[in-house]
Amino acid sequence: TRTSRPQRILKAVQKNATKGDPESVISAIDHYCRHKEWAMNVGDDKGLILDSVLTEVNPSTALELGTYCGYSTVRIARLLSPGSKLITVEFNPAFAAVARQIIAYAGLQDKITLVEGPSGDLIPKMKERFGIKSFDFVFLDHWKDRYEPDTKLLEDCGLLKKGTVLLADNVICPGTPEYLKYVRNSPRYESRYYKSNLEYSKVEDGLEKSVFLG
Ligand SMILES: O=C(NCCCCc1cc2cnccc2s1)c1cc(-c2ccc(F)cc2)cc(O)c1O
Ligand SMILES: [Mg+2]
Repeated sequence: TRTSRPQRILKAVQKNATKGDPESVISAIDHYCRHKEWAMNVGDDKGLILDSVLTEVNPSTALELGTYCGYSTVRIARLLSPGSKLITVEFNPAFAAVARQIIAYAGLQDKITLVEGPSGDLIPKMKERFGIKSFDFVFLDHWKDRYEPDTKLLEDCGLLKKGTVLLADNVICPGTPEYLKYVRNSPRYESRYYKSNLEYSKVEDGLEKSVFLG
């Protein structure tokens, strides 16, 4: 196929959503991915859990690992209070290019900094590059075998503080066994599993919410 799946998702947003209206961007992506072609967005079911955790935390500084088309980026940024910031990290330049356009279409570009590159290289540079003291909220949605090492890296770089909330996607499907073992056995985290289903599917998946205790 000539176009990529992210490019087709962008087309669906441009066709069916209203510029500057994040809710319509979210709905357009969900409709396309449910009825036309599946894509690895957090989706509308797990998205409601993401929304509720975000509303509870109300972060000033948030980090997302794994942007893809920007679906969860828009879901997160639309709920941030004025002056709050979201940094989102994407490895794949083609995905990042589409995400920038979807974020701009939603009108949320002023709240979001999209950074391209591998999380392992970028996390140690967060403080110096973006003047971040620590994150209030982290959404993990990138390579599933990077959740655990990157969480340890965030700790070692002093980017977590007492009360920081980590929310991890896909802890059942595709699964993040090492990460679950780490956060559930470490005395430094208080963890809870939110049962749901894989985006646009009946397969079980869920989100793990882990509060850093300092
Ligand atoms: O792989 C998934 N997400 C990660 C891809 C992003 C790669 C990156 C690495 C990297 C490194 N550093 C910085 C940024 C980044 S972004 C993923 C996969 C499924 C899935 C796929 C097939 C299936 F049958 C069932 C579920 C569902 C999901 O919700 C996912 O999120
Ligand atoms: Mg995911």
